[in-house]
Amino acid sequence: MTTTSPAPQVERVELDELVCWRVRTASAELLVAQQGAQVLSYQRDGEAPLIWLSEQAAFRKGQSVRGGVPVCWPWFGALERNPQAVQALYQGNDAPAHGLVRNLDWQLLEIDTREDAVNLQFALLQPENGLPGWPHHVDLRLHIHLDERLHLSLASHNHGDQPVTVGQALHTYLAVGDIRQARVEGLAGVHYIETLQDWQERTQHGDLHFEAETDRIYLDLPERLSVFDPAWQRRIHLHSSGSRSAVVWNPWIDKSQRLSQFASDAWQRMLCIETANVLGDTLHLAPGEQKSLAVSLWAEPL
Ligand SMILES: O=P(O)(O)OC[C@H]1O[C@@H](O)[C@H](O)[C@@H](O)[C@@H]1O
Repeated sequence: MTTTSPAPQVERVELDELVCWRVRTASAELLVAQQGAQVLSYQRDGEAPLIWLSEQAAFRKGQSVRGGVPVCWPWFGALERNPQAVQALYQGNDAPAHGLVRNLDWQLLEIDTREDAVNLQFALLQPENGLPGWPHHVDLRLHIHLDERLHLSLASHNHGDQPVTVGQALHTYLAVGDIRQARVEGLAGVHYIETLQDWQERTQHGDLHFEAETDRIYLDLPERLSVFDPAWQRRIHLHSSGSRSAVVWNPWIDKSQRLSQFASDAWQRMLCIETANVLGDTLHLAPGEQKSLAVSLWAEPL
């Protein structure tokens, strides 16, 4: 007799002020907030979480949740650090860090459950006059596909009659057993911007180890990066497409005290690898053009 696994389930849940979607498959659980189309957590049964969610996370309207995968768009980080072509498109005051869409309510367009996979499609369909302070007509869709791996793909479609340049990132918070023992593989020989030292350009020698606050923009990257995590006896893999840049971030001890929704020792258990289009890798969209930024995530035991 063959046993069939139960079909995947997608359930609407409310976490404090936020509407969320809890996805259960035969072997994993994924939680996504409608606000920002933000993946909040992802864990395979019997394994440690792969995506980190702060134990101090607040689920409030208009406030990005600390952890998961915030979508940064149409600029990354502080607007004034973005290329002129990205800055020029914003006409508002007080540009928020990481752009305009992580606190907005996206629409859930589609839930599609198959025998062993689930697809969710969120959209931020913009009116012709765009977002407040950003008058450009570009629709966003985040496609989440969960099978044995988690696949995220962010598509930007320029419906306007002018070209548009955006900076963007899938700001993934990864869970690690102990950041002090972890290292990132795939970076050797890669140029990066050391944002903590006057944005100097440097070259990575060997794997990246963590011994202090780290906030770097890696450029001209290969498609595959991995996190070697001996504390949890596993390696996390990230495979990207439509991206040649990534931000690697850990706040370490002092900055942890200043972050919202962040326990003072949480830096030990997380690491951000943010699949991006930033600096010389920003996204140019001609009128009518659509392009996607994507990442797939999975872990393997050591
Ligand atoms: O607190 P926020 O706005 O979510 O940003 C968190 C971090 O995001 C990272 O992408 C930046 O490189 C860090 O400098 C920043 O501190």
